[in-house]
Amino acid sequence: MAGPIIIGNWKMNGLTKDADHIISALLTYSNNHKNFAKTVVCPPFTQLQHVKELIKNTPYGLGAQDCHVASKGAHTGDIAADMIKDLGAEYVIVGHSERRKDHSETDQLILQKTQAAQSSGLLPVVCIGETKEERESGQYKEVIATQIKGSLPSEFKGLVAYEPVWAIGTGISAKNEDIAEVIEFIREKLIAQYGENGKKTPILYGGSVKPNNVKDIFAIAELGGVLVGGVSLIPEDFLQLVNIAQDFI
Ligand SMILES: O=C[C@H](O)COP(=O)(O)O
Repeated sequence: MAGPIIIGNWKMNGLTKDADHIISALLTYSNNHKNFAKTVVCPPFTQLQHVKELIKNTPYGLGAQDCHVASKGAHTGDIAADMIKDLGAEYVIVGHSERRKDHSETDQLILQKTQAAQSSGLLPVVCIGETKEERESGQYKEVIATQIKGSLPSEFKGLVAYEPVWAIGTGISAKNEDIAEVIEFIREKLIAQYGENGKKTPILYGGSVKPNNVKDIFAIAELGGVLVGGVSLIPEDFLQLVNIAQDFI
């Protein structure tokens, strides 16, 4: 199995009945299709165990949406990367712009979370991306370069997700040429930082990915997949993304 990876970030959505509804559709799909693109679901912490049971012995991957920097200790309400790994997940999203904004997460903190995830054996999905103001003022490359330098460790084994903040949840994806420009820029930076290894890191796009724009997005050179928010909660649409990805395997 190769081709683009599709990661569904449920964000703070998903009661047990919702998880059952979404996963049941995914199971119908996997029962009827072979060799489809790697597809990962990232439910909220409260549904991780339940979803893990539901997707047992299927091709679907499991991820969490955040982790703490420490492996254990007095951090009330937090979840360690080791705990996520222990539960059977493979991925963890770190540095999502909603956490950068709502929880004032800095590149330094995201670097520590990335390191914690790697130490636990999880694959971090490190999110970067500029705000609307940064895009409009033409500073976006500088912002992205700073985030790459500040959030990624000296040895990196994970994925990078480019998510322009202004395209998230707005229904308006970035233009393909803008995505392509930034993906190429990120690739250059990764190669400068990691040499040959920098060529292997999957670079994802996220921000209003939908069935009607995903084909063009998958066609972008160097694109390793998509990080999907809203559409990951609508199984029929999410599975359309998975289906379209089959043309790119
Ligand atoms: O993590 C996912 C992104 O924030 C994209 O969200 P969206 O697909 O709802 O725009």
